Amino acid sequence: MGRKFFVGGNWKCNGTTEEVKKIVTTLNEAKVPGEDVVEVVVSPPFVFLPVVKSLLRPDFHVSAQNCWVRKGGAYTGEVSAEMLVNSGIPWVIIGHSERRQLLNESNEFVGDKVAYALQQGLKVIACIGETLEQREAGTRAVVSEQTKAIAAKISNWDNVVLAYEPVWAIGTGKVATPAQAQEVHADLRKWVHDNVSAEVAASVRIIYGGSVNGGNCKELAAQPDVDGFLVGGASLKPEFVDIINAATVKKN
Ligand SMILES: O=C(CO)COP(=O)(O)O
Repeated sequence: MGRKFFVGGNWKCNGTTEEVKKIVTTLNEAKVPGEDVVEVVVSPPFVFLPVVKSLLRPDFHVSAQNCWVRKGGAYTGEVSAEMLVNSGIPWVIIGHSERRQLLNESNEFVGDKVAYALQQGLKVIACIGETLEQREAGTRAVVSEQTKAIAAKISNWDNVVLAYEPVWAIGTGKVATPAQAQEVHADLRKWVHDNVSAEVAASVRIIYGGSVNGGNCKELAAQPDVDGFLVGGASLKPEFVDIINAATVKKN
């Protein structure tokens, strides 16, 4: 069975109420393939989730950008997985490199978060990726360590999308070449095959993130192990629609 193309828009810490409404209007008017061809998920900051969810077309879905590692309580500033479920938010991004780097989220902490969010019934976009220095030392070791820390904590991968986001390509305009992306994605799939199962390796979607835009999306999408994208900057612009439409490359 084929892996359905997945396009996520990570809006990061951007936007005003007026701006997010404008983005939603653009998305709602866009002509894109149906849900049988592409799964589209947008991830606004927490405060805008309700307004985006209420206005967004029904074939697109919303995601939070983070959630707390366990049950809520005395954790000032955090939002729990239970709260997201209670608010009808189906997805959450966990382990984004900006949180790993700026907030020191460790591999183990990310693994715990993924496990807890899944247990609560959320679907998870789990992010992994190496910095430039780590790339020089060996991408494979870094991303397999990150994936291992997640795999150690979960037994069911049905609701997980793995996002490979090389840190050196995020927000830099320096996109991985299609060959570079394909190489890491194929490596990751092999890691999953060898350490989880052949079934999960065949079905788990591995998406690419890092300076994806309307111009480079088709070539990246054509790579056999690239199952979609997690888009930052370009997801705030109308060209996000072109990136969603790159899903059609897979059908040809
Ligand atoms: O971090 C990203 C998505 O999560 C990628 O960001 P950019 O597309 O802005 O490089």
